[in-house]
Amino acid sequence: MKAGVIGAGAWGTALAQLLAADGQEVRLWAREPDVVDAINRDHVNPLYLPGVPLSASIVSTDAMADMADREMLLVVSPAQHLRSVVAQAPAGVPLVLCSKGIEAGTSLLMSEVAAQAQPTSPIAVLSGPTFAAEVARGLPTAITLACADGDLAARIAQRIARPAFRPYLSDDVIGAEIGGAVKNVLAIACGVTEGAGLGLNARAALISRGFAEMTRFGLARGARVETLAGLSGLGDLVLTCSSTNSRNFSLGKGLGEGRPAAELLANRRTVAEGAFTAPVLRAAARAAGVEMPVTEAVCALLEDVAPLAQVIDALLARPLRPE
Ligand SMILES: NC(=O)c1ccc[n+]([C@@H]2O[C@H](COP(=O)([O-])OP(=O)(O)OC[C@H]3O[C@@H](n4cnc5c(N)ncnc54)[C@H](O)[C@@H]3O)[C@@H](O)[C@H]2O)c1
Ligand SMILES: O=P(O)(O)OC[C@H](O)CO
Repeated sequence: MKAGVIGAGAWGTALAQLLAADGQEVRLWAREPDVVDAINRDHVNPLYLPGVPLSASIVSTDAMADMADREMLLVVSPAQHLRSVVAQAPAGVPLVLCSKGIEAGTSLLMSEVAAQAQPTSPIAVLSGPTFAAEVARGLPTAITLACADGDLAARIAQRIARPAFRPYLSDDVIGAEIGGAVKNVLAIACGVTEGAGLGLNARAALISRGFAEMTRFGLARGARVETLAGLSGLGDLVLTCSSTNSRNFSLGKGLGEGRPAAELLANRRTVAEGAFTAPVLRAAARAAGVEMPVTEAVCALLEDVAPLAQVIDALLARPLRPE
């Protein structure tokens, strides 16, 4: 399948590098002319994936018309911009959605947004524990590829699989998306434990209780529990809650150190999706009658409505309950 990638941030660039590993041409759409020039001229993306020499088979463009002959398009924009970039994409081409989040204003998952923006395009979701820099370096990685159409999923899997990049197939698109969206919010919470020096017990508690939240919310939205317990859910939760290589964890660490959210979020070039997903997730959970206390706590810190100590105390003081 002739492949295109829409979005040349860290993850889009790493995925283009992966797809180009067998020498096939990969088109990479970037918003920034500087990024297009650097990729085509020097085979690097210093803005978003510095230090990684890129394949000469990657051809970058800022013209969406150049994607017209592609047989599959990986969409790798920030979640809040997915609707606008998908609307510009050629119609009818299979879309592999790689963004992790929930759309503000509509509470729609990315597959639901894409279906509205390009109603004739088949949709798959690619999501899992995948730091872009590690994938770009060829380090071993496994990921969930979810698609309702098993034949299309198999063709996409053949195109993206590499000796060190292993997709696992699923037909639970919603489940794969919910794991990727919710884990970003929980990673902020785990980063807080690091920044505030709360210890590793607290982090493990948040991963476990956060996973319970993810599962409750996912089941309410029709996800399957085995998807949530797989690579795109628990797998990505563990990765993103473990290291400052995660932008979401780093944001939480800053909050835990007592820095205001507004300062941490101002003038960011790279995206910490959890900051955008958290309020949408809270609203969707409340509307569905699903309790998500960790998500509520993250929102309180992002909105700066209560001091850190008070937010932590409130989480710990919740009524005792069965696990
Ligand atoms: N970086 C990773 O390791 C990784 C891994 C898996 C999934 N993801 C997901 O991929 C998505 C993209 O993240 P990233 O890390 O590649 O991005 P990034 O933070 O490296 O770069 C920001 C991206 O946002 C784009 N952008 C900024 N304003 C925009 C606008 N108005 N319209 C469209 N695009 C705009 C920029 O061009 C750039 O491509 C996110 O949803 C993220 O959660 C990232
Ligand atoms: O850096 P983060 O927190 O956006 O995480 C990147 C990926 O989603 C990890 O799978």
